[in-house]
Amino acid sequence: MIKPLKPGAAPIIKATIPALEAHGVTITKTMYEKLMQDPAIAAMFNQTDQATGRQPRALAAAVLAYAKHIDDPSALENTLGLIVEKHVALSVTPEQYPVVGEALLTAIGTVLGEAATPEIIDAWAEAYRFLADVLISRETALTHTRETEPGGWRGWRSFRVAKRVQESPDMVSFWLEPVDGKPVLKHVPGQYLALALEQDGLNTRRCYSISSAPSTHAYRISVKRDPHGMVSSWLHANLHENGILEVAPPAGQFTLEASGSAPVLLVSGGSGITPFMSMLPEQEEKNPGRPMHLVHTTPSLDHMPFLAELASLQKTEAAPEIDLFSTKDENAHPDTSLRVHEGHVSAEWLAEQLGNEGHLYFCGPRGFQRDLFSALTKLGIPESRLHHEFYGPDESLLAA
Ligand SMILES: NC(=O)C1=CN([C@@H]2O[C@H](COP(=O)(O)OP(=O)(O)OC[C@H]3O[C@@H](n4cnc5c(N)ncnc54)[C@H](OP(=O)(O)O)[C@@H]3O)[C@@H](O)[C@H]2O)C=CC1
Repeated sequence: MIKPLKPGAAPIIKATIPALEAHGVTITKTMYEKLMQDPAIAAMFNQTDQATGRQPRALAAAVLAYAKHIDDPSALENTLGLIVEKHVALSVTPEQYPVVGEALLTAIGTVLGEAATPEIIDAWAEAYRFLADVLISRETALTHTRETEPGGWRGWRSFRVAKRVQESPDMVSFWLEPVDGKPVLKHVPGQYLALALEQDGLNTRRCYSISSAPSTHAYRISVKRDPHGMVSSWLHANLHENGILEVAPPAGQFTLEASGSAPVLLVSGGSGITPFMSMLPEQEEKNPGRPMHLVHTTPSLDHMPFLAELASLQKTEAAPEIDLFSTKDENAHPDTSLRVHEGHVSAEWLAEQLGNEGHLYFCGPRGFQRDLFSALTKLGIPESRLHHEFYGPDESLLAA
């Protein structure tokens, strides 16, 4: 049973909102600087997100949102769900919470100086204690569920690369099968896998969307090489067939309602197509009556993965509609039966495809999602019909 927040803490927390608005990012940056000294905690984070400030900005926005909703944190349900999923995937432990809490309180004290009175520090200690209790309880329950479901497990399990496929000049797929030869947990399309990489000087964890249809024996992840990305470059250069990886059970809540009937528009940019490569075959098989439409934007069709796979999906009876937008290679004439447009997709065109009841799912570069989301809401599409997935820290589309 979680002890409720002590009476008296909430008004003090709310009084700190202006200070958080002014200094939130400095506080979270200071906090992370202290935390990153612990290698076990540093391994949980993408250091590029630290360097670009994306992680501290996302946490500052989350702390501010918590302060604003301290009387009724249930308004933050969606964000809490994302955090719980990510923490379970990355094997965050209850013991790590006090370490983070202490770093946060120290950072508040350091940044706010004398303005951080003992009452303020006590109130934030209490608010953190309450949030940590909620998260630990949910994460413990979810870890247990993932472990006890058929094919499930807890923490890290060794997988072998059964097959490596070059999908495009810069994307490679890895088909992963468990070394123990036992079944695996069937993922829900749209979920991701966390990998623990501790070799060749790497000590880090990364999440990749599963790009295959649900199965009890294997998962496919498809990794685009980012020339500046330490992990994607390492995977491309060093992970070959029969290579071994430590993998956590599938996680994430960027999923379609399995039996829903409202039309679905999947809108991806670049490697953001990966979760949709899992959703499309599953819906075709399990829910063939539901209208599905993939709209994918790629710089160049020559560099686009999965062209043949999409073309074969179109040959089935419950085929999805597919539109490709090619933004850079006007002169390319790829050998595909798929419908191809030149240039960028517009929000007006998407709104037309969406109709009055459709739900739109985005996955792709942040600017792509943010710009289309903002244009679609301006056209009157309610946010409740717009769903998005981000890799890494989730800076709100509205706030970004
Ligand atoms: N589960 C997840 O959350 C996943 C997320 N991703 C994310 O998806 C992103 C994909 O990047 P990458 O593969 O390099 O993409 P690419 O650069 O290969 O392709 C992106 C396409 O989207 C277009 N685009 C970019 N910004 C905008 C914009 N603001 N408005 C309209 N069109 C735009 C680009 O057009 P132009 O040619 O004009 O640049 C380009 O055609 C990454 O950030 C990755 O982290 C990827 C996989 C899974």
